[in-house]
Amino acid sequence: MTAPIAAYTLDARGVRKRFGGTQALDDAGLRLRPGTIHALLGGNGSGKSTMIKCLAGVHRADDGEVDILGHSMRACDITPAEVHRAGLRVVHQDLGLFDRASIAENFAFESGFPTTPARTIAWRELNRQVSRILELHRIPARPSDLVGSLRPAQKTLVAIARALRDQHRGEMVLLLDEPTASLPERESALLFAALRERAEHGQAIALVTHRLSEALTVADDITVFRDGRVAGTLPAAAADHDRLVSLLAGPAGTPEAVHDPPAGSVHGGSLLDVRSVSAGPLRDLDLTVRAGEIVGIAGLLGSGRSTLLNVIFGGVEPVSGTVLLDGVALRPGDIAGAMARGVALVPENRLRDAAFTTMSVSENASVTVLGRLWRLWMRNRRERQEAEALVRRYAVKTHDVGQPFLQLSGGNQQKVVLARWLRRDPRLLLLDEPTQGVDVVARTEIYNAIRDAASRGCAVVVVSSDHDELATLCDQVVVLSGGKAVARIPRAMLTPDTITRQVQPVRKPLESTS
Ligand SMILES: Nc1ncnc2c1ncn2[C@@H]1O[C@H](COP(=O)(O)OP(=O)(O)OP(=O)(O)O)[C@@H](O)[C@H]1O
Repeated sequence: MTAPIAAYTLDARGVRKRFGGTQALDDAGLRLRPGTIHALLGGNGSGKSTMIKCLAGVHRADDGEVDILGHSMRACDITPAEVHRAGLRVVHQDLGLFDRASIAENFAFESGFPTTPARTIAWRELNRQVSRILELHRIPARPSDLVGSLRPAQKTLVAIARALRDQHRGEMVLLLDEPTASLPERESALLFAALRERAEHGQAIALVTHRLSEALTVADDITVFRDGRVAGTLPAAAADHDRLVSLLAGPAGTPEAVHDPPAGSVHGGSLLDVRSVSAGPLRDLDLTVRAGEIVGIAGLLGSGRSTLLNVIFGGVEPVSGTVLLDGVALRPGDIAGAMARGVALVPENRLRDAAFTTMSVSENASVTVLGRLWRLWMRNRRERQEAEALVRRYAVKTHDVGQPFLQLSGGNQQKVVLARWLRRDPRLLLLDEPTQGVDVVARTEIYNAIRDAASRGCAVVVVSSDHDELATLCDQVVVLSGGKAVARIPRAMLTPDTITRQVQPVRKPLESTS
């Protein structure tokens, strides 16, 4: 073996991990070069998070070898403390920050509060230490700022700065599990500018993403996982969209194209009429959606996008204004009434708001159509058959539809909840970030299911931070800013760029960092 270990900051080989009937990792590996950003791609359930958790010592691998900054270890012996000593730092998707605590307190929850000789908390010392780290990472915030008041990219940067707080002790490897999953493009760009700066200082950074464009533009190297194995590792400069999709999907699975909107499917007068609605950040907002029409809502976080969906669904009562469905007002704050009239909402935080996490995959898939399935002697068989069809259609990775829902990978959980609502045949479908965390292949399937619902006369409102998604899916896009509709872009002019140009930041405290 002539290659010096230092050629790779992290070198994992032959990693295996089995969960019951699922071989989550099967002879998988990962090699990170110093000073580079490495993107981990892969379909939902392909093993990306399991790899990160095995490297972090959260899961104990069954087999494999790992070298981290010159420390060699057997993968099955890894403990969180050992990899931490070796220099590995991990930021998981939920960031692990407390919104109601200050940045300084969030740091101290991990590293301990410094104390004075009188054994009280040495706040001044804590603030001084945290202030120095924020400066080092060029985060324009004060230690006393509440984490909940920060913009999304800033929160991620704070979590990264906290993970790297003891960087003075030498080189480190940073693993990030889907850091941009819930970030609008603009916020992602700010985060990537900061990560690039870290890489230029010699840091090796690996991040999981489902956005191929992100991997192609931001990463130096890309590893694609498929079925628990590495389907390929290549320099980003040698990759393109089609090559990545074929590595992701494998020989049999190239996704079909997104259906064109069928001619004449948008018809009639308005099915949904939002009139002069003010609620939360929304100010006198008007919106009309016709039967068969897919209207996208773009805008930065805080522009009122999710509030709009919740006002229509009855989850938020407006201060003023009305919402009409088929010309008849929906009662403010009456979710049951809205559902009875055919309104369905797929919320952004599906796992918190819409999943029955203690139940099985098939129970979660059928829970909105129980009425239809309710014939005692039939129910189990039909429920199972329908769940199996859904699992096939959306390529949900599960070894059995009776598997507990919580054991599915994040993206597969998202697919089950979304597919369940699409089965209801709603009159009006409200979708908040419908493909967050969903892989590119299943994404196309979901777009086609939404298009099919629209072609049957369903009106659809889609909130999304993904401008490619809005341009692919929508008949028109309304851009919100400061609670008002500042632009309406018709299908003929819809491109990701036209949307991005209209989405204006309301305030820009982070701009100075890039
Ligand atoms: N704790 C667990 N118990 C049982 N099975 C699990 C567990 N964690 C993961 N799995 C299974 O291991 C496989 C790999 O999951 P993993 O979370 O690594 O996928 P992923 O590539 O990160 O997916 P996603 O893109 O959806 O986040 C999946 O089939 C998943 O259901």
